[in-house]
Amino acid sequence: MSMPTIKAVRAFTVRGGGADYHDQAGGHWIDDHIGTPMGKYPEYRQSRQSFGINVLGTLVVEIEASDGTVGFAVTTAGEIGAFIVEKHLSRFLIGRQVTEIEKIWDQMYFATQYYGRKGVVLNTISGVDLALWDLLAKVRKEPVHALLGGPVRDELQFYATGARPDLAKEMGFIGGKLPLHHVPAEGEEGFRKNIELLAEMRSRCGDDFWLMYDCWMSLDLNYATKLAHKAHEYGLKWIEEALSPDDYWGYAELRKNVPKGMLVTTGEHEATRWGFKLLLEMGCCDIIQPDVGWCGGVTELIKISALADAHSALVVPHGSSVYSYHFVITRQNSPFAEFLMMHPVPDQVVPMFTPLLLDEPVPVNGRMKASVLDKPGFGVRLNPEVKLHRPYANG
Ligand SMILES: C[C@H](O)[C@H](O)[C@@H](O)[C@@H](O)C(=O)O
Ligand SMILES: [Mg+2]
Repeated sequence: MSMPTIKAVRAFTVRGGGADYHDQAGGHWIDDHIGTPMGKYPEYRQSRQSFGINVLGTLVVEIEASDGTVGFAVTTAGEIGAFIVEKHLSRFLIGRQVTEIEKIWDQMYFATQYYGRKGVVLNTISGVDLALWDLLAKVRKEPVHALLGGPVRDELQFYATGARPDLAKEMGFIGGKLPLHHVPAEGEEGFRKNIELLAEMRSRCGDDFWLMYDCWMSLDLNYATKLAHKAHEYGLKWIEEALSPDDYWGYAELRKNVPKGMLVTTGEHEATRWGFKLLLEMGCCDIIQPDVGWCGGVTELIKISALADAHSALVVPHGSSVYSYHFVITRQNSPFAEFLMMHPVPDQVVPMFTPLLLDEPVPVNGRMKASVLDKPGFGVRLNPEVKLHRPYANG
């Protein structure tokens, strides 16, 4: 059965929210004195934008087939990503059948291995891969989840990431993940404030609501161990991304150090089956959290998820909107999903990639019926109000 071929690949950039969700206006919870590896420098503590967390911006990849169908996806890669797509990766797509997703992924990865392997190159490969899955599913007039084996449950349930777990509980989420605000360089006072915030949220949320801390790579092993033990008194469910993504050895130690019953999670800044193989085989964590827009796309997440399943590890992808929902709904070892609260407070649910996408589904009362995802592709459209820029229009 002959399938349409790829006739055009276009890469656009856009600023202000969207897939680079750290790229927000001032006063947003997501940029309010959150702990990071740059926190050792006082001048970079108040705002992550001050050290450049939002420099990349959003990459939009559009792939047009010979029958006129257009698949697209969005991720965090901006102009660098647009360069890689138009100057390097497009040669592995033009003229290919829309079904050649596995072969295209292999060529994109190994052709960029000399300068890629992780980071913005894998973000870019992920963006192309997601657009290919969107295109193929649209050609087949099916949702992406149907191409992945179909739903294993009737609905998704979500925990919420944001500054107000107490409000997330009222909105029906199963848990709330707080950003950690203070790093080791802020000493005992910072440590005390970290615990005080957790204690306050525990008192507001009651004993059964999941509370987690996201440490965004900002701690050392000793501090993370101390934090885990003190936070255990307030029922911390997991300690997330406490150490540098390169410190596999530290994570393996931390997992032995934390109190029984507390989970260690990481992975949003890890990429490919090889990176997650290291995390899993070194016993670094109980839950891996690949971002499907950063780890290699759906094609690679299928491999990563199978590896995790074989290690009895859960896969709870880092918030990436529809791109993770279509995956999570099809996997037994992905029992729940993350919803990143993008409202500035946050006291209401808004689409994660707002304002970039139309028809982007959001949890209602902390849940999302599988049927909500039953639209061709990933089921979203680009918002025509959002002006896109194509920096390498002439390839
Ligand atoms: C809330 C965290 O600091 C990050 O901003 C978030 O992107 C990520 O780490 C997460 O797990 O949602
Ligand atoms: Mg995180």
